[in-house]
Amino acid sequence: MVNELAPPPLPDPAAVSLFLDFDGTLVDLAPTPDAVVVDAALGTLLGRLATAMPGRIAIVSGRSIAQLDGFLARHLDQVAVAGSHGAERRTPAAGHITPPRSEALEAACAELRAFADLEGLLFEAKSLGASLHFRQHPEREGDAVAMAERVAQQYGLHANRGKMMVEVRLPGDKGKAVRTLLSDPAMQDSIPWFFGDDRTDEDGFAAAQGLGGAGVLVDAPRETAARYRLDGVAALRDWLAALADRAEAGQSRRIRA
Ligand SMILES: O=P(O)(O)OC[C@H]1O[C@H](O[C@H]2O[C@H](CO)[C@@H](O)[C@H](O)[C@H]2O)[C@H](O)[C@@H](O)[C@@H]1O
Repeated sequence: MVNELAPPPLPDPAAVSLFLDFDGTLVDLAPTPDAVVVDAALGTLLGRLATAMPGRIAIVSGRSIAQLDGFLARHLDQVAVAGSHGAERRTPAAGHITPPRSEALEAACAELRAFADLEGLLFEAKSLGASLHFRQHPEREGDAVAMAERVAQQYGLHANRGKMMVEVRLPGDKGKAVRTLLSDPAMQDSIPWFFGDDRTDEDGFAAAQGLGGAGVLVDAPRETAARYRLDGVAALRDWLAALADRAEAGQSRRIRA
């Protein structure tokens, strides 16, 4: 039995920063990582938010920044990005800050790729890690997780599970990503709100709430640290559009005054 959570009220858009997970939060999940669809409406929505809340919109994802660029391209021009669970980040002010790929990471990814080829699993290469996806072979979950945990331990890396996948990567978590991005001049006096669907988003919820903000689960009810809940991607996009309306109205009032 899990507690039902209320939908989030609309905060004052001039006071908050938004930290948005990507897969399962801004876009619906797809059968494979490359099959995700970014529609024009999402680009328009991100553009409206970035203009009306300048410097205070961030995407915080397990994807690499290179992958997010591939999906969102110019829509990220004025958006801060923490990729690879915060191991890399990019802001309009500071540029792209990323550690190099280590020999250990190369070796770990090579082992995971060989395992995926042998077992018929989908291998996803990322800038600072790799994922084994078992959405098409749920019966292989145990083997994939055991392999990822062994490889992570052998090479001093981090393993975590996601939705129908397990990944091995450099350390980092979305809570640290929120705290780091919040030190950016555009965000430093704002209240963080974090939106996500997956278990790695729990660190983001906890960080945002620890800093006086809110966590919003974008998924069916489950055990979570989040204070609020929205049903899924469509409900979040409606909520963000309402916040953009309010932010734009506030900007117009300030211009007229
Ligand atoms: O932190 P996120 O932005 O939510 O990224 C988490 C992982 O998302 C991707 O995998 C998930 O989405 C795929 C496409 O919808 C889906 O096929 C897969 O089953 C999901 O686990 C991505 O491929 C991973 O690299 C991210 O870590």
